[in-house]
Amino acid sequence: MDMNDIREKGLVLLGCGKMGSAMLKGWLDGGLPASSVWVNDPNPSDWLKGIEGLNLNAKLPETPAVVLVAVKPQMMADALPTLKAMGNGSTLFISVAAGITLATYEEMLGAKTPIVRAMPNTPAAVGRGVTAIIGSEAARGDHVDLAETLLSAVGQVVRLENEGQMGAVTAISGCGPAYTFHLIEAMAAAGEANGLAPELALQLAKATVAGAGHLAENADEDPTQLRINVTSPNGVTQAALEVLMNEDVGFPPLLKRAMDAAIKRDKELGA
Ligand SMILES: NC(=O)c1ccc[n+]([C@@H]2O[C@H](COP(=O)([O-])OP(=O)(O)OC[C@H]3O[C@@H](n4cnc5c(N)ncnc54)[C@H](O)[C@@H]3O)[C@@H](O)[C@H]2O)c1
Ligand code: PRO
Repeated sequence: MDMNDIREKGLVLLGCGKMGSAMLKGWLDGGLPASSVWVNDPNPSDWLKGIEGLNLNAKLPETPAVVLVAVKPQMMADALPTLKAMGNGSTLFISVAAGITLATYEEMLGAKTPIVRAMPNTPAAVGRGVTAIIGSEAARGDHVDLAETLLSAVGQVVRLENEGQMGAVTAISGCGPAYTFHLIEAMAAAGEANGLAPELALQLAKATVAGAGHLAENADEDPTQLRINVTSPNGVTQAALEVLMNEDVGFPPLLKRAMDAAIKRDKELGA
């Protein structure tokens, strides 16, 4: 099974909001023909409506190569049963929903259904996502390979050892873009409060986060050394880091609390 199967048999997106659209944009940009994609969404965006050749809310193929489930976890019980006839067969289901376990999909679709749980993130829209995947009992090696191939088209893919890792993964890379965007917002707001024009503060904050991320990915040094490289002894950065690295109220305890809250909510959504 490979991308040719997807081109020939089709890819169905059940739900295509922010995350589904981010991935679809990456796949279309990467050369997947829109005519190979069926989107089933009761509230399609103008962007979806404008994609030439896309099968939008059209009759679905009986046995598509892949169904990508990208509805909210709270909508799953309404949305997924409409595709139950595709379960227990050759169609690979990939779900990106937070919280919902493989066992729940097996109950809804049948235990013989090949299912891959995936946690992507929105930088997939620019080919810079990272997605963690784990397969169900019925997902053979080639099913997981196909999920990896498909998701690799929009960024990096990592395979998990067990499903129990998914909550912590979601709290880092699934939610992480939002933390990072908030960092940009907060840095720009602080710059503005210190007298910079809003556009200039935002430009500086965005370029700094983008540049630091690129450097962290490409430099030989680890992030700790990269931080040290910016921090002149008794200089300006050190003064800021003494606030941010405070063990009681700095980033480490704050992010731990935030990510613990994310993991707790992920569990609740799956219950
Ligand atoms: N947004 C992210 O950054 C992100 C990251 C990783 C995973 N996810 C997961 O992706 C899923 C979608 O999240 P989102 O942020 O794209 O939400 P969203 O609300 O933007 O998109 C959900 C889409 O599902 C559609 N929908 C609702 N009921 C439906 C039904 N019965 N049949 C078909 N479509 C239906 C809605 O019209 C909407 O377009 C969630 O399960 C979420 O956990 C999101
Ligand atoms: N967005 C989804 C949520 O907020 C899942 C991870 C990122 O629930």
